[in-house]
Amino acid sequence: SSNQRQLTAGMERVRPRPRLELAVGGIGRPSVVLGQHNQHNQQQQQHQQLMPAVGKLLLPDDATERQFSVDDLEDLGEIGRGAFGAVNRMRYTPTGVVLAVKRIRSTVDERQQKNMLLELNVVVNCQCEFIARSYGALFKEGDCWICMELMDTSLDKFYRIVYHHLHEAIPEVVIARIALATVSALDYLKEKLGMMHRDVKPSNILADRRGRVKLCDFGIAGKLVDSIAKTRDAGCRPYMAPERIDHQRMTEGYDVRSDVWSLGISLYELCTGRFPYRQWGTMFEQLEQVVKSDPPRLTDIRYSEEARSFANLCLTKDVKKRPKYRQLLQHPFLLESAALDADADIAAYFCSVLNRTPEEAQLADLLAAVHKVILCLTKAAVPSSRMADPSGASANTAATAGSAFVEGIGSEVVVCLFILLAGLILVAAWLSTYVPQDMRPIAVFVFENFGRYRPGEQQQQPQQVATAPLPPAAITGPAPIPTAAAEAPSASTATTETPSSSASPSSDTARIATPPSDSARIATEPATVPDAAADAGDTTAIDTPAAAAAVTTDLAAYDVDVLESDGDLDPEMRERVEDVLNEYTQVMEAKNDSELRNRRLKYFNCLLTQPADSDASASVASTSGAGTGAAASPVSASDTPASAVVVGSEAASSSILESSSAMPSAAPAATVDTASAAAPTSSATASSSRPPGSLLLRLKYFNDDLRTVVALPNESIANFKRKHFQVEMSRNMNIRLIYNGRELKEGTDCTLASYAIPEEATIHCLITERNTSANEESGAAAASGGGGGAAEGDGVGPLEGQGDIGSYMFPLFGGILGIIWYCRVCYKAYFNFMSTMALGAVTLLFFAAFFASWSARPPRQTGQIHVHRINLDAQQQQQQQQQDQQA
Ligand SMILES: Nc1ncnc2c1ncn2[C@@H]1O[C@H](COP(=O)(O)OP(=O)(O)OP(=O)(O)O)[C@@H](O)[C@H]1O
Repeated sequence: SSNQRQLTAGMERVRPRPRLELAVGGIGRPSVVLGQHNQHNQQQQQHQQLMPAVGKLLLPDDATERQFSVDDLEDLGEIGRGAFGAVNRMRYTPTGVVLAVKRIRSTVDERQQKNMLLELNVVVNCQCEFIARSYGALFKEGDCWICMELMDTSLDKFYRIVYHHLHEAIPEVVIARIALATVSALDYLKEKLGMMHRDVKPSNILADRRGRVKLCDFGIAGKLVDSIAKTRDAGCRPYMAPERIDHQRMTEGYDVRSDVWSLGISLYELCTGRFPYRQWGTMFEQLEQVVKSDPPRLTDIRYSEEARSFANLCLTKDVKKRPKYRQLLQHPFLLESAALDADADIAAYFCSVLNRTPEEAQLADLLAAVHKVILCLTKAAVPSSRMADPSGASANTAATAGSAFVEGIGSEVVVCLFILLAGLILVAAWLSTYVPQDMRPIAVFVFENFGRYRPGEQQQQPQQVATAPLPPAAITGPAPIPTAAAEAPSASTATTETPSSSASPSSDTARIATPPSDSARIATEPATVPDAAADAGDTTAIDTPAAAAAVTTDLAAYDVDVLESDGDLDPEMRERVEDVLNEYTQVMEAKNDSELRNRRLKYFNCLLTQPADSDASASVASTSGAGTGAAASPVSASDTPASAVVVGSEAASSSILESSSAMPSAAPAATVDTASAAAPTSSATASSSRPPGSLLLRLKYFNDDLRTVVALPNESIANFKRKHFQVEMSRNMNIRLIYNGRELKEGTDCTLASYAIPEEATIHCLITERNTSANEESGAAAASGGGGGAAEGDGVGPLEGQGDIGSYMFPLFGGILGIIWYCRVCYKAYFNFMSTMALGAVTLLFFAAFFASWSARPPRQTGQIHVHRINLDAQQQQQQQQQDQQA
């Protein structure tokens, strides 16, 4: 702060204030103004005498000097700021040449100004390829403006990009080039101009994209540094040699070898990316470090022995033993560099670093921030005894070597931390599959996206369900559309009895009643085919013409529509859903097509019973006011549907045929709810007991020859509205029914019930690919084994099962690779070429495997199948017309 005061005082002393300049015209205090003005003019004259080059500009392409003033310079913005002023990019407007203009505040006394200008006068004319050219200088309001050759960057900025943003190290060949250029420039200064620099540091070494490295700021700043060496701000780094700081040594004086020390410090910084001394404490304490502690030692194994010995030679504390420039120029490190024709390489390297896009820089900054946090953690994790303090009293070779070691340890700690974190995330994700449904989305996201789903679904319990295969006989001819359904006064019977010609009580239908397999097919429909059901012995009894008629009738009564759900359902999926529905129709129409029948059609079907109607409880008969009543009336346990609409596969037909009369008492209670059990044998009674508007939603599915009915617990309409059913189909089209946060399993905790639902019902379902051959196998295994473990890919439903370790592999390997790459970026030096290539190859393999598996993964999408009723009035009218015509 005292320095700042000093600087400010100096500026005020020299600079005329604008207010005072105005006073020349008679305003203000003339005496003061004139006094200051005179003083300024005097200084200008002095400058002109001391430095003939002032006000003249000698540009590289010009043969003669030009007179120039501040008006000829157009400011293009600040490049940087130093202790004594700012450096701006400026265009010399007459020629358009862009220059770097260093504006040194006139804060020094007369004597120092004299020295500065004299030296500037000398260096303006110096010709050395390693010294940034000065083209001329001028004074403005006491400030000295020095026009210099514009370079692309200074090495302080450069090494920060390399180490702190890119997390790389400057290659040795570049370090050698920098050392060579700096020593050559210093040597030139001394030999040709009889000067020393006095302020060698990375910010005074400039570089450009052409690979040129140049020293700047010589002579001028050097004088200033001398004068305020002991009063500099604590933030400034002490590049000064010990003999310049230590009074006792100062008595012996110092020479160019002080600049050699500064060069050593600069090289250390460029090789390690950090200043060798501690940066905290007062300036005095920092300087004390330099004087009292052992000199820093470059031990970084990234650099060759020559490089290290060169830097360490420059950092010889005893000035007498420290080499001079000539000696340094003979050092193998510089000799090798001089012999190398690596200009192109160096230019390319500077370009590669300086041409990073802003996005890359931003990303690099982000990484740097993360890196910093991790390093802090690392430092906290590593015992302090192991942390080297290269700048402290104990700073010696071993300690500095320890520093590199600690960085290595750091990387290990980082790896451990990351692995721990990755493990925790995995465990959390795994555990989250057991948390309530509401909290599962995260787990779903994680596992769905990493292919956790496997072929095979929740196993059915063979002992709980019928496993009779579908005999070919079960599928009969196409079901005629019943027209009598609407006419039937007793709706429930009318629906199924309509095509009386085909309603023969076949053996198929007789099988319905056969317990226990049929028990799974819980009878819910009111007396649709009671006769058939009575002697049904096989589940395939569903395919009686009567049943088919009922189904088709019901289908005809409803319009099945597939809607997009929040944009989820893409056209492809939509098509697939439509396929399912079409296929259903096909099944209905081609009952005798054994090929079709043998296909494992496993879609869900839902039965939406129509509201009971006083006139007609048959499916198509009851139409008006259906939904409204339903919405208002909770369903009692005795509710049974009046009729049904089936959307889905052939399974639907069975459900239609499962009449309440066929609902045997032998049916296991587990699979039959109270409603069903209590359902009256008379369909008429059943339908009438059902509140108007109530609908039955029943889901059932086939698993090969395994037939199961999944039904829903009884709930009120309010609950139904609130909680959606979620139907999921896996790859092999098995269905999982999620309701109220848990999976419903047939025959266990599910009971059959009817629901009072509104006219329209939306079933959220997830439809996956049809059977693949693999799925067929797994499905078969599931059917036969009844339990198939997770390892076989069976029996594991989505979000369930603990096996399937393969699912974790992607995130696990991905995480580990990420960690390794991170470490590779942070600690590049520890990875040699081969390990980098190996890592790259493994990464590529990983990604290839990942994408292969990803692309092979069956599409899974959620969508909605929206089932809603069509205008039954219109249909009734149509039927009426038909009847009229017939009549
Ligand atoms: N000729 C130049 N071309 C391009 N950039 C330059 C040039 N000269 C200086 N700079 C930039 O301007 C910044 C400020 O330079 P300046 O010499 O004023 O301060 P410094 O060297 O950083 O510190 P100090 O004032 O202590 O010497 C430098 O860090 C450098 O990045």
